[in-house]
Amino acid sequence: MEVWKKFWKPFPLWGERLHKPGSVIERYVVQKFLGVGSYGITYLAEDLSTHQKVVLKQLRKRRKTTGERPFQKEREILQKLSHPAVPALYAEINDGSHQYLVMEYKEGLTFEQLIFQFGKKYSEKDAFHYLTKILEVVQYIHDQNVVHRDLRIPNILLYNDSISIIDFGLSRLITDEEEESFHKWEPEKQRMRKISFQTDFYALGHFVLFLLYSSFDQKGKKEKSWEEELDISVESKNIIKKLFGMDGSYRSAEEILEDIQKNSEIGGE
Ligand SMILES: Nc1ncnc2c1ncn2[C@@H]1O[C@H](COP(=O)(O)OP(=O)(O)OP(=O)(O)O)[C@@H](O)[C@H]1O
Repeated sequence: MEVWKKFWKPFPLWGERLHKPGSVIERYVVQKFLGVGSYGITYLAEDLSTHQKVVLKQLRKRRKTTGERPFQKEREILQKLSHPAVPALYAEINDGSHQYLVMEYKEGLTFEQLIFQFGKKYSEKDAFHYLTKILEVVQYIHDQNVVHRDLRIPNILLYNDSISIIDFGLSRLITDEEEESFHKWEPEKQRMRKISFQTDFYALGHFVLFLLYSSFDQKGKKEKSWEEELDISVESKNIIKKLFGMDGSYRSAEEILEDIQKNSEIGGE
């Protein structure tokens, strides 16, 4: 790695000027900085004409070349999707110096915040309750021929008992071609990024494990596999294995929902 790149990495905002609260961008007034992602700087803003909260995602100047594709993909895919659990795309702005996507602000906390900041603990039944809710949205997304490719705990929000899925920067249409460098990637990266519906199921396998491990008390010192460590039903383990593609793989979200419904241990028939 070139030396400058090594030092650059921990300072993602280096060379970027942040908008201060109160700055106005067209009809939106910035309220606060929400975070910086791989291609964008994200703000919470207010739409001055509707007084609605919105999210402004600005393409980072430093990532203009590599960020352009995820920026355009997120735009294309959000435009295609229309679901209460997916942010609606309101507008695209190009003010000459920056490009922005304006999207619906989804209320709630991410599962990452719930587990790691608020210490929430989820039982087997809870984990599959939320998985079911997510799969109902994923079923819709897949029906539109979209693969999310980033279904991780920081990208799934919970508000009351409703979930929302955000961050479609890595999403692709099922008909899109794999990245040119795909065959050079490590097998794990290929599993997480392949343009196939199983990629989302694989991510959801990890999602369920995060929820289940939130209530896990490690007894011995020796680390074991999740199958040995987690005290959950065989049926649930089989669903997780199949999400990971360890014991056959699921072809659709519907198939997973059917297996969950059949599992009496987690409230099914
Ligand atoms: N539509 C939205 N509604 C509510 N919060 C959002 C929305 N979009 C993004 N956020 C929040 O804004 C922050 C930054 O999000 P963003 O997607 O830009 O980057 P990231 O998810 O942190 O990183 P990366 O894009 O590299 O995965 C996150 O905390 C995320 O929860």
